[in-house]
Amino acid sequence: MISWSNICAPPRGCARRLVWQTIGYICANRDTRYAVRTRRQLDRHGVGIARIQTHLRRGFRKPDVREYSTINNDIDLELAARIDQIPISRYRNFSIVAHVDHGKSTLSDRLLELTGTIPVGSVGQFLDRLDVERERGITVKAQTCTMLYHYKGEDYLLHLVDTPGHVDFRAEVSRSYASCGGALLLIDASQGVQAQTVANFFLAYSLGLELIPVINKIDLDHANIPRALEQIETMFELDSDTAIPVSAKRGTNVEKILPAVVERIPAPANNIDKPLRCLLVDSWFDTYLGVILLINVVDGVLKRGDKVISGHSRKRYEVKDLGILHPDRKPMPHLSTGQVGYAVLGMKTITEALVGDTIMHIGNEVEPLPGFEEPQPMVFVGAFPAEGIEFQTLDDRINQLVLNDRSVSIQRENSNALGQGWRIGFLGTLHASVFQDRLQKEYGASLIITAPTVPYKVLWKDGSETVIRNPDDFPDPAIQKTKVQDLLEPIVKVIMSFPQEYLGDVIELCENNRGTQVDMTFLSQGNQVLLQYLVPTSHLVDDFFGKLKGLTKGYATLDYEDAGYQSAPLVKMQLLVNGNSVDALAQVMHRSLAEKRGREWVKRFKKFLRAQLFETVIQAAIGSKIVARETIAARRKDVLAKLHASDITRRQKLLRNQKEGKKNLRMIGKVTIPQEAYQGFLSKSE
Ligand SMILES: Nc1nc2c(ncn2[C@@H]2O[C@H](COP(=O)(O)OP(=O)(O)OP(=O)(O)O)[C@@H](O)[C@H]2O)c(=O)[nH]1
Repeated sequence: MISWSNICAPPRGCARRLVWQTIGYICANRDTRYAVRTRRQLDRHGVGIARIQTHLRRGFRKPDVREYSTINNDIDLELAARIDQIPISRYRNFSIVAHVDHGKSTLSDRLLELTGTIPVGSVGQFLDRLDVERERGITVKAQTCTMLYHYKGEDYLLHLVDTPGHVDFRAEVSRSYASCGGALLLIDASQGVQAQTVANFFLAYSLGLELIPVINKIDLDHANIPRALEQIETMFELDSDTAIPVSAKRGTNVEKILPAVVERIPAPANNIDKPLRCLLVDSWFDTYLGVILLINVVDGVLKRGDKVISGHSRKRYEVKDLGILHPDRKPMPHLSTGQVGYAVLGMKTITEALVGDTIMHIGNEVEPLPGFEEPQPMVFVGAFPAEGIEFQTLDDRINQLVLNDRSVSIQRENSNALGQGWRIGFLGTLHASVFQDRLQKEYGASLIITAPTVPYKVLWKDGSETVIRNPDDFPDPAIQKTKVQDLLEPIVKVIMSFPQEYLGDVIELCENNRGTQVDMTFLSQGNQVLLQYLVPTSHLVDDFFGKLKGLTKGYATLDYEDAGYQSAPLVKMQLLVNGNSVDALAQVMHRSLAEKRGREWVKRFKKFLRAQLFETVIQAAIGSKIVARETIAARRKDVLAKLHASDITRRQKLLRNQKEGKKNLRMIGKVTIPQEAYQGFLSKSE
């Protein structure tokens, strides 16, 4: 067998030897963390990464992708032949529609076990591959798995897509539904229908998916199966007789699901004889292979070595590797119509892989598929390295993480208070916190994260429009008077579901957050209410869900969808310390909130700022208008300590000198704001 170690090994003692070993390690471990560790070793030996790159450029042979896959991932010919025997009429692509935590991942594991795709009793939640996903028990990225299922004497090829349940990842959900013919509508028997069940149901329904109701967690004492069945009929107009009650955890009744999938979900209705069209559904980065694409072969057949073109960028590629996810990558000689699998086209960066793009054969190009809309970031935060951490080191790490999460947008930014940093855009607050967790977990980096802001819009008098992602770019009051036509803030439609007894409190919360009621529905039997409100996005990201959960003792569930922009009297509030603006803390807000927030800000900042040798004035200001002010008295040095006798004139002279000195200090003194002050001010807890 060929291995990396016997491909062109440079002699011992040669600088290339270390480089060769490094690449070998990286390949063998296929792990970026390993690469980072190795890089530190290299630094110790005085070999920079640039040197590795130079060596690579000068012909230091990088292992060829195909070579690698034949070494490590030989095609399972038996499996390939078995799949080839299955006609497209026996393919079923399906997904699981559910509210967060209703048991999608657990049920997926059971289905994988049932079909022999993973051994029984494997590590829990096979499809949740990211560490954060396993630890926090939530699915962030949609994962796909191909299963072979033997039913009534015939083989079926099933593609299961496990979708994220959390609202922030709605884009992932709709993308996964697009490659499916049907879905299991999973409802937790102890909780009944929740906000996201409703939102995800409508999304699946609008895409024409065939839905099979499944009631999960029937093993729980407080499971209420009749309620769930009734909700299925009344809310979704589905026949409750077709529902399958299961316990994904214990495996009860799970064997009834796949026959229903085969009988009720239609096979993909595509054509193998048409020219190739593959829909790019997802992509991720692998240190060794580069960008890996998840594709849905809509028409035609894609083979290894095929020359293909991207319908979007018109860039040309060669198919270096492809196969199915079973559940890990299993190379195959080809992927044909109706199959969902991975492909490696030798793309270097994730930005080349535009989700929704169509991959076609060169010379046989047809109309590209409609594709998807890329999700727009909804929350932006500024991030700055904490004291003692180098910008450059963190920059590499952050970019590495962004490589794997294309929904994160990143830009460099400069703050006079916190130095060089980044402005990072996320799909929602959970997305932001998951990313922060990942950063801290994988690299132990400490960051100062500023308060979340949402993208505001400025309509200029000349008819143009600017999206403001950073409060720093918000126009000053003087410019507003002369050049600005209107200021707009983003709005979301929030769908909440909770027990009726909390209705009054929840309405009050929404009204206090400048909400406008859209709809209120009482769900039968369960004493649940489904309430819909239009709420400014800035309020939603300000821990709205946390407050809602607090009010309803954790019973409320929430979902939201984009509802466009509306005109609003917006102002930028700044925090000034001795007249100097602390730019990283500035925020855009509704005028009606400014005074109250201003008073809170100055009080809060005072709490975290140490007394200086001179008087410190903390102000909250809108343009030149001061909204609130706090003063920290100067720290006083006891200049009389050494004076023994009580000579009154001497005492007065010393105190006079001190006063003079302070006056000078105030003029030249610069307030040192410790990092803890920022961290304390920005932290949520008091
Ligand atoms: N008692 C009981 N618990 C279950 C059952 N199915 C899942 N659970 C538990 O419910 C919790 C959530 O399950 P997951 O499978 O992670 O839920 P999910 O819907 O995939 O969650 P997201 O990935 O975040 O959308 C876990 O603690 C499971 O162990 C069941 O049938 N019975």
